[in-house]
This record gives sequence, structure tokens and C-alpha cells, in this order.
Amino acid sequence: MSSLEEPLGFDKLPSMSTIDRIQRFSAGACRPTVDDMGMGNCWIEGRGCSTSNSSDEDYEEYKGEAFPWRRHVRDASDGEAFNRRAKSLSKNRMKFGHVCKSRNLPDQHYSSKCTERGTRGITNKFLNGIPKFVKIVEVGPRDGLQNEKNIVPTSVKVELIRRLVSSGLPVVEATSFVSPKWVPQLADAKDVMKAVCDIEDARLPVLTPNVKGFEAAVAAGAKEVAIFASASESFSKSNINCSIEESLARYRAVCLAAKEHSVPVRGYVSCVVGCPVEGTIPPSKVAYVAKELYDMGCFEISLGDTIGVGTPGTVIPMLEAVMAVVPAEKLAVHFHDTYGQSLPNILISLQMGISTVDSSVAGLGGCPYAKGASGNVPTEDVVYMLNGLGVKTNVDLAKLMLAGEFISNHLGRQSGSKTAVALCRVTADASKI
Ligand SMILES: CC(C)(COP(=O)([O-])OP(=O)([O-])OC[C@H]1O[C@@H](n2cnc3c(N)ncnc32)[C@H](O)[C@@H]1OP(=O)([O-])[O-])[C@@H](O)C(=O)NCCC(=O)NCCSC(=O)C[C@@](C)(O)CC(=O)[O-]
Repeated sequence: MSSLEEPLGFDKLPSMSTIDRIQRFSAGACRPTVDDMGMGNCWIEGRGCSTSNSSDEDYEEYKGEAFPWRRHVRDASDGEAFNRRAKSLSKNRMKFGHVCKSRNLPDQHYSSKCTERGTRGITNKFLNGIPKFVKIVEVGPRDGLQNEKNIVPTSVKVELIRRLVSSGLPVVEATSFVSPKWVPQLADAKDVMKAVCDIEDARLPVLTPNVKGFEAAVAAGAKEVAIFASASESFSKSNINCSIEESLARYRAVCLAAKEHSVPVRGYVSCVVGCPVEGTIPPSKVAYVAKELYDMGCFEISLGDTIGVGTPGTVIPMLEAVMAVVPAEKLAVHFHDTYGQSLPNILISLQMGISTVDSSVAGLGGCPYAKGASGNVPTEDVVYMLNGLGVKTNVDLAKLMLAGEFISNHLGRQSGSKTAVALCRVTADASKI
């Protein structure tokens, strides 16, 4: 048994040293051939099993994902004009030079991108393996608001979604079609979906725990859904009131229905490194559930550290196990920030070839059925880090911060994003000069 007071440690890892692991997955090392992986007879029918998606060609330009019902490619420059506040944030953001568009910033004080000749080689050595584009899946309106004590009005949820989409986020998880008895915070799913289903500039998936939820979601206008299984028996029981195997049977039915409607299905695996009841979760169990979801037709599998106990030391062996059965380009990572480990966990995941990251504006989040789970990694912090690494996201940080400010004001508390708090301070200080 373990609890949040007992974070998972290195003693739970196989013997390979962390340095060995990082070297093994950095730069060119994260592109093994099929033979290297011992996967000469790849057992995922009809699907390649590459473990990296970070080739230059793949992410030189993000083309969006090709789904039958839509082939939308977002142009970050289109959309409505900045409002005054966004302009002020942008101005100061440039002045303090923490974004990657450094070519526009002759007067910047510092840049988080390396320009020193002598150190550029070292930077490349460590960062060559990471993708050029990262798709951010914003989960704030769903994962964030499902955990709020006070129910957020539908109109605020809708405005939040619209602001997040206008910041350039390609995917915004809008709500859940779950039992209102289990998650009363999202009981207005139908109204939220009806109010946002006209949005064209982003995909708006919703959570569906069964066929009943799927049918309600599609009737309300959802064009993409997500199913959510767990690698922990105990969490599966407490979250969706059934065993892992029973949940997989339910989800097969959802996938069949989705196929008939040509609706893409994303799959989640929760508790991928630890469970509040069972403690350490073996990587093989995570790999099993991930592969089941993949085989039933999920286009992407998001690996959730639901209670945020993971460190790179536990995330690496978990990803290694999953990547042996599901290609890296079909995986996403979903970290909660309980121990402040989300950003290092994301960085190591990128180095291992993952290029889809879930996050939540202002660090909203948690799970009502995972005791002690804290907020998700804040989207602003992820964008700030990726900007610093020169990785494209299409997200406008100033507009994103306005969305974070909007929901934080509504909830009456400071943003959980360190980036948002720091940049607001910078803006306030600069305005006094
Ligand atoms: C799965 C159930 C429904 C089983 O709940 P149950 O009580 O076993 O289900 P049931 O079939 O006996 O139905 C009970 C009642 O719910 C209704 N019902 C049944 N299904 C639906 C539906 N889809 N929409 C609306 N209503 C529904 C059903 O009609 C019935 O209504 P009644 O006859 O009592 O009036 C329930 O346990 C549930 O809704 N659980 C969802 C809990 C949840 O949303 N948790 C948070 C998700 S976050 C997460 O999982 C982690 C993640 C994804 O964020 C990643 C990470 O951080 O790791």
C-alpha cells in the first residue's frame, strides 16, 4: 500500500541507471529500428511500430490530424484581433524575451533559446530528439472543472472554451457525458456541447464512459469522444464502478458505435505510475490496457499520472513498456502536478519521442475519485517551456493567459500557473516604469 505521502521512488525501478535510460532515449537513440526493438514480427496488425515521431519532416509544419469528418488546419495568424490586455501582455512578453520568436525581438533582455556558439552543440546533443511541433490537448474545461467544489455556470464554461480555442489550442476537451450523480459539476454537458459545437477552429472531444454517454454526446453535437480506462483495479472500481475487464468490454461497445458514426475515439489510461489505493502500478499493466484500447480502435492513447506521483525515474520504464506495444506517435502524456514533477516528466517524454501533451489552463484539475490528486500541469507553463525549447505549438501565450485569468477570476483564486503569475507581475512592474 502506498499513499500520496509515500511517493514512488527509484527502489521500485529495474536496475538500469537513469543516465543509461536518458541516453538511450535521447537524440538518435530514440529511433530504434524494428529489429533493435525485437519487434521483427510486429503484432499490431496493419500499424507501424516506430517508437519516434520526431523526424524533421513530420513536424516541420503541423497539418492537423486527418479524420474522416474534418481536415482542418489552424492558421495561428487568423482570428480576431488582440484586445488591449493581450497587447500589453504580448509587449512585455517580448520585452522579457522568453518566447521563441526571438528574430522579432532586437531589444530583448534575454532569450531562453541558446544562441551562444560554444554551447549550441551541447544544447543540440540533449534536444535533438524532441519533436519540432507538440500538439497540446487542453483538458481544463473537463478535467479542471469536474473537480471544482462550486459548480461553474454553463455560460462561463462556454466562454472559457471559446477563449481557449481562440488562443490557438488545436484540441480542447469540452466536458463529460457521465452520470450527473457521479460528477454533478458536468451535469450541463448537453448545454455546453450545444453552445460550442459550431466551433470550427479546434476539435472538442468529450468523455463518454459507456454507450449511453456516447449516444448523448453525439446527439448534442460531439464529433470526437474519449473513453477512460485505468491500469489500477481499485481506481477503475471507484471511478467508473467496474473492473478493468468490464470497462474494456464497455469501451469496445463504444468504439463499435463510434465506428458506425465515423467518430474518432481517444483512449485514456489512468494511474499509469501510481494509484492512491494500490500504490505502484507495474508498467506491464499499463502497457496491457493501452494496447487493448489501441486495438479496439482508439486513434490516440493518453497516459495519465492521475495522482501526480511520477518522476522521470518511474515515467521512463512505464513509457518504455507502452512504447513496445503502441507506437509513440499514438501516445500522449497527461501529468498532474502534485509533486511538481510534470515539466521534467513532459521533457523526458518528448525526448522519448512523444509529441502530444495534455494540460490544463491555470493548472485547474484533479479527479473527484482520486484522493489527493492535484491540478494538471498548467498549459501556460507547458507553452512557456516549449517556446523556450523552440518547439512549435501554435498557441498564443498572451491569449492563453487571458483565458486563464478569466477562469481564475471566476473561481476567485490565483492561477495555478507559475508562468501566468510571473508574467502578470512583469506586466504590472513594467506598467509602473
Ligand atoms: C460509468 C458510470 C455511469 C457507472 O455508474 P453506475 O452507477 O455503475 O451506472 P448505472 O449503469 O447503474 O447507472 C446509474 C445511473 O446513471 C445513469 N447513467 C449511466 N451512464 C450515464 C451516462 N453516460 N450519462 C448520464 N447518465 C448515465 C443511469 O441511467 C442511472 O440513472 P438512474 O436510473 O439511477 O437515474 C459512473 O461511474 C460514471 O459516470 N463515472 C464517471 C466518473 C468520472 O467522470 N470520473 C472522472 C473522470 S477523470 C479520469 O478518469 C482520469 C482522466 C481521464 O482525467 C485521466 C487522468 O487524470 O488520469
